[in-house]
Amino acid sequence: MARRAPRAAIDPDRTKPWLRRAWPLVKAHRGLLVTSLLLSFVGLIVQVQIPNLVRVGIDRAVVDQTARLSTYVGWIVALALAQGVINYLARLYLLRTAYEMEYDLRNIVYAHLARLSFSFYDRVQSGELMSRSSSDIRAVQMYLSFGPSILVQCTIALVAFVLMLSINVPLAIVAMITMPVIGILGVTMRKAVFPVSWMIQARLAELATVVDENIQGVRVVKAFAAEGRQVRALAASADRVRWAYLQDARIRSRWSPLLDNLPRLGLALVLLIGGMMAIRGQTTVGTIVAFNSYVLMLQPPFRMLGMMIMMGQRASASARRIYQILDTRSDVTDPPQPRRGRVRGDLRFTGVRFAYPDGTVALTGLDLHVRPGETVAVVGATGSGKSTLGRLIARFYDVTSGSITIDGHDIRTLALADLRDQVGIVPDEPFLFSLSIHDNIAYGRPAASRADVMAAAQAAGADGFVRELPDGYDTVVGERGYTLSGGQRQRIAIARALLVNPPVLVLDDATSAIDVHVEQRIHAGLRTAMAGRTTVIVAHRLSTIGLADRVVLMERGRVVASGAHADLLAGEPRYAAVLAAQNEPADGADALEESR
Ligand SMILES: Nc1ncnc2c1ncn2[C@@H]1O[C@H](COP(=O)(O)OP(=O)(O)OP(=O)(O)O)[C@@H](O)[C@H]1O
Repeated sequence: MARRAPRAAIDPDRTKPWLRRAWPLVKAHRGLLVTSLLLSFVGLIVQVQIPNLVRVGIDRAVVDQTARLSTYVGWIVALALAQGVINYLARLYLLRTAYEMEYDLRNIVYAHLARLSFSFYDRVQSGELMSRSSSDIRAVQMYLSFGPSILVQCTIALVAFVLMLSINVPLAIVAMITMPVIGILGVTMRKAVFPVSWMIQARLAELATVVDENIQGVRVVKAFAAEGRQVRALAASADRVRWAYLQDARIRSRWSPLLDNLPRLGLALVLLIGGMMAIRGQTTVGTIVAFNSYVLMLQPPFRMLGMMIMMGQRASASARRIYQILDTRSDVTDPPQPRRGRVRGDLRFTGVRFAYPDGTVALTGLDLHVRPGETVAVVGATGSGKSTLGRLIARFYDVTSGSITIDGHDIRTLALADLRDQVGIVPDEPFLFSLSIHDNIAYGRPAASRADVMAAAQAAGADGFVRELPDGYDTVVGERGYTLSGGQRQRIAIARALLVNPPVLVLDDATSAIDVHVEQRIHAGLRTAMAGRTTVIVAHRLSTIGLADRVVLMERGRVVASGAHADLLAGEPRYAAVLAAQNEPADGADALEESR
């Protein structure tokens, strides 16, 4: 089925109250909503007539025996049927409105999330985000759709009251007397429950985060045999949820009997007053029976009044959290008049300083020029800013000061989609989707032919192992590609980047998880793939450095030396020291010994 675009957007004016901001969404579906409300109004009018018919039926056909009983029974059955049909339609339309609005809101939120930059995702927890995007959206939807419906049901109480007044004024007042009390009690109960239900939501989100991390991090958990510790953390979080639910149950069970029994008090009052009046001949038996029905019929809307207030509070808080996401502007955006077209790949960093949103300074005045088609290996101690340099080329983040240009144009003046199309990135931990190998490689060019996909895989040294998989290129990799080895995942990621044929290629540690023999094969492929591209390789191994025309050494966020590997090795002691630290396994072992 074709995807329907959201019918409306949330009003961007932050000064407006939440409901006003959500109003375009309600307006977009007003046809369906108003139809459903009208139908439910008509249904309730019909419903209100039934006790009245019972009254007349009893009085005339049973007591006075001046009319035929079957006439009234027939009418009641007919009205009940009509009410059934009307209620069916009203409910169907209301639920449709609800889910259509939920669909819109979901799409608005997801589309916005997809546009947000890396700095946003650095800040938020994915578990919390998942909970926000499900329960908060649901809370807003419920209020927007069911709120008006509850209001309609409450107005019908007024209609019924007028009808009762027309039958018997004192008895009508007696029948209605408990309703405001029920309303007030309902609201008071909800007010007492609200903070607890709020706590429940927060604790459920917290639990979701723990579960999410447990599942995402299951390999680390198992590697450290920390299952017990994780289960205890989960149990502690689950216990907090349970405690909150128990508080909720305690408050509800205190109030519910009161709320349940008030209508019975109403029934007793109607019987008492109505009975006395009937004995004196001031009213009929039918009236007492009818008013009994009214008392029972009118009580639920008054009870729901409290629920509506709570739904409103919850929706308002949920909407505020959703708006917080929607009001977050991506700090990496398209320029007003983006420059388009293919670049040659002349890459230049001039005085680039960069700090992550949390304040960590990663680059401190980096200068670097990579000529079109040149391959530069970036070497440096851990934390020196190598990966950051790669991320800035594709504008995952924008520089704090200084500039990055391609072919002399600041990358912030290029269309973002064009830039990302032309800068291929292979991250150190590539992410694969639960799709076939073909679809994973073709992610950047979904229409690519099998031949193109295979050519890219060959260049990345992936073709061989892919052919050996049970379904070849159609093999679906498990979630995140965990059914493949680390080296295999990296080769798929390299193929994915190459398929787009980007003039600029950034390989971050791309071959670190591949064994030496395989690496040689990949390097042969990579040499061909890199030909004619500007390539920046974050290199950890000597062998990777061998692929480069030139090596630059980074230290504390800037380039401190640049030249051919042999020259640097001979003339730059810091370079030799970094390589020694990275390529001597004994170092790691020593450090391990020392830390014991
Ligand atoms: N998303 C982030 N948010 C905040 N700080 C970050 C983030 N990513 C990296 N950093 C910090 O920025 C600095 C540079 O990190 P970067 O990953 O660029 O170093 P690197 O040279 O690639 O290190 P390695 O060789 O260990 O991968 C480090 O101090 C790091 O802690």
